[in-house]
Amino acid sequence: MSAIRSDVLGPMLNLKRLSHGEGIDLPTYETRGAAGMDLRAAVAEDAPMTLAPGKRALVPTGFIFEIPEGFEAQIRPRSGLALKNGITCLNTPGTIDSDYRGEVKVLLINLGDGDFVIERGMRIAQMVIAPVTQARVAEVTETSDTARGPGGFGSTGV
Ligand SMILES: O=c1ccn([C@H]2C[C@H](O)[C@@H](COP(=O)(O)OP(=O)(O)OP(=O)(O)O)O2)c(=O)[nH]1
Ligand SMILES: [Mg+2]
Repeated sequence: MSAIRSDVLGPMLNLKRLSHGEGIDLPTYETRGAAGMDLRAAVAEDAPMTLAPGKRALVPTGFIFEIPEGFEAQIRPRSGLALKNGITCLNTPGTIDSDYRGEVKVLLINLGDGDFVIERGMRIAQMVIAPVTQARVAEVTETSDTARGPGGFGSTGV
């Protein structure tokens, strides 16, 4: 069950459908409070992709996304596929830049122990739209003192 909400005040996301995306459902939030919208595989109907254990593949979504400036899209795994089949996104979270105008693709890897078949329309990952900033970079000779200092990687204990 998917829900396109008319009361959402988030940014507009323009999508351009590519020819191999004809007939693929738009990415939509599956529930009212979903953080991510599910992305579907735009592989050919008659040519499902088989991912053998340990193998990876770039899966087309069939859409170009126009992410508004000041935002990014993060491509994340679906927990159900991870739990049941060992399928995850290799580069998670994948980063979609706001100026990217190519097709959004999902880099899946099979960490499970059986073949995984990706069929047309299958929901393979989810995409979170998030605000992002760009920092101004300055090189300095000293940085400020803090209580943590250089401690990290478990320095505060378990
Ligand atoms: O899961 C992903 C990750 C990236 N991209 C696209 C959109 C993103 O804007 C572009 C570049 O991604 P990234 O910066 O992560 O890759 P890169 O290896 O640094 O490539 P580039 O040199 O093109 O920035 O590739 C996807 O379609 N799916
Ligand atoms: Mg890059």
